[in-house]
Amino acid sequence: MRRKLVVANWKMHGDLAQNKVLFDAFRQRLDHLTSADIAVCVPYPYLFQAQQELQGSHIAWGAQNVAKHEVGAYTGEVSARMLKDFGASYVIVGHSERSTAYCESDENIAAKFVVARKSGITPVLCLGETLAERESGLCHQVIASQIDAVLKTVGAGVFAHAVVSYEPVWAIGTGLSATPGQAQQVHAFIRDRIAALDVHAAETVRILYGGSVNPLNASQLFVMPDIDGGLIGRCSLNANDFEEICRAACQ
Ligand SMILES: O=C[C@H](O)COP(=O)(O)O
Repeated sequence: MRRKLVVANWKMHGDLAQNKVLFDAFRQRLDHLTSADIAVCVPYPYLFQAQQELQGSHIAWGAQNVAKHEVGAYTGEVSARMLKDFGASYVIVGHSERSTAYCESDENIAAKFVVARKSGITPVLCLGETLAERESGLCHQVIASQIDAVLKTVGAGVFAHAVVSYEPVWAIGTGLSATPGQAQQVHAFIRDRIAALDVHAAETVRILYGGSVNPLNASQLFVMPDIDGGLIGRCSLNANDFEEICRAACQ
């Protein structure tokens, strides 16, 4: 049985003062919710604050991106080793808001996944199709090519105990979530694709759903057999909403 995982993705929001209020609220409201794993992925400059505020709590923290290289003359980049310096446990890789804006290829994303795993940080590999791709019947083809980029690079074994997040681009930030049935269908497709190469990896990888998860739909999503939790954007900036979503993961 896979433990549910709920990851907050604050995206490019917050400042030291606002974060302090949210971290305090999270510790107060979430620290006793121990039947699911909870993490907060913050913008790079706030990793130290996350470490200071969440150290010793049940809540892990992480980043929203990482360099594909381990070290070197890559101006502006942040390495996995640097994330480890601040106690990061998770890092989001391949989020569509980045892969679109910064033309991140499936191969680059696969390299980031590998460098995170190598450094002992759990990567959250984001996969998802656009509305046009879904409406053209290309959803499985797009998801397959995204996941195959990692499978081809390093095989399926790296997915054991890793995290994948299915995030239909058309559901991100729109308030229009995939239905539990739509999400379950793609999650099962992802798990089957990994299982074809490595059954243990397929059984232990946690597949999160992301895209307009909120307190009203979280429970129906999280009860689906192949949905192991959520990657939460907007609702992770509101302590009440995020608490309700984490509670749903503990049911
Ligand atoms: O990383 C989180 C996803 O992009 C979902 O964001 P959202 O919950 O605001 O739709």
